[in-house]
Amino acid sequence: MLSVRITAACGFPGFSSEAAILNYYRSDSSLGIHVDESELDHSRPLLSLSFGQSAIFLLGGPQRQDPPTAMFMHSGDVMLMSGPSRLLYHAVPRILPAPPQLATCLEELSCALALQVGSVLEPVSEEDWDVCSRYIQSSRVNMTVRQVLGPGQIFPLQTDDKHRMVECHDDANSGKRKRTCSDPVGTIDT
Ligand SMILES: O=C(O)CCC(=O)C(=O)O
Ligand SMILES: [Fe+2]
Repeated sequence: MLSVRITAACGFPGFSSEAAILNYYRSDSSLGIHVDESELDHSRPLLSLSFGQSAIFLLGGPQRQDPPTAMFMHSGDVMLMSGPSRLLYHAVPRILPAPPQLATCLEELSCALALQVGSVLEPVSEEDWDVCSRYIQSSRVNMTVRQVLGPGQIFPLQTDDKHRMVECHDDANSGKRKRTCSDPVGTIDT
């Protein structure tokens, strides 16, 4: 829901967040140069959310050898790769300590979270918040959210643990997801 709101605010209504990759970085981690091109519709943006320690982000050009621009990626930064930047080469060569305000900010957020019930943000338990905030005071977490399907495409059939083909669809009456077996022994609520 948050990614749908952010992408809409950036001019991409109807974004469908179908996959996400979580990248965990310790202080000596890096991510090599690459392009994110496995999604089928490159007209849809790629959303990147950063938490915890800072990073140097290198944004290159359409060719691997194009000279990159270096920028900081701090906790809370949101980046949208869209249009001409959607298929640019990029890399994360270095993790850096977060500015000292991060700790204060996490403290303040921990108080504010109690007020977020019913909003696009969901409250977390104090225990979970403590674990996560301790973790990101020494590490960086980056999440990229992607729309992977092209217009009119659906996810392929899945195979369940009994090796029968199953098809997922939303049941209009119950609002639940149902799996229908191609060897129809019944319909399973999930
Ligand atoms: O960690 C980042 O900021 C970049 C992550 C990224 O490029 C990716 O997951 O494809
Ligand atoms: Fe990437």
